[in-house]
Amino acid sequence: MLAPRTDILLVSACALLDTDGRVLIAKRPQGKALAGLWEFPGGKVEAGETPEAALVRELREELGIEPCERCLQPFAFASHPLEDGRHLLMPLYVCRKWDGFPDPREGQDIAWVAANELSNYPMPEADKPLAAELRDRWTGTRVID
Ligand SMILES: Nc1nc2c([nH]c(=O)n2[C@@H]2O[C@H](COP(=O)(O)OP(=O)(O)OP(=O)(O)O)[C@@H](O)[C@H]2O)c(=O)[nH]1
Repeated sequence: MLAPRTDILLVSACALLDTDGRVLIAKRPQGKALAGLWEFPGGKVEAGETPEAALVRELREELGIEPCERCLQPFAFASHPLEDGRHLLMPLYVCRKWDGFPDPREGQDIAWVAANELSNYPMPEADKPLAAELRDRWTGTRVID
């Protein structure tokens, strides 16, 4: 028997890292699913887009910054069931270089958080293993290119 069909929601997300190893997270605004939780900037990959192109577009729209695609370093991914029956597949990239100054364009709060303090910020279930990976990889690390 065939397994029931599952629709995959493909979302690209990014851990922007500053030179002190802090990560930018954004609070989901009221009125949206998972409102009030902190997440990595990003969004849905639209038809015909690569995950990287979608992320460049979302970072521009949400934060007014311009990363270059080759600065997006694949880091980890989340694979998590959503409440509406779909399944979230979310590659997380790390980005340490971009043009511009992150400025919330959609009314969202943002915070720069040390990787080992991410657990103090409530995040969607899918993000928790990613935050733990970031903590393990970046805690106490001063990033020098
Ligand atoms: N951008 C982002 N989305 C996440 C994260 N974790 C997580 O579960 N998601 C889920 O991935 C989906 C991202 O969609 P989105 O942000 O583009 O869309 P949205 O729900 O704001 O709705 P919209 O289509 O009106 O913009 C949402 O279901 C969101 O809850 C994360 O860290 N970053």
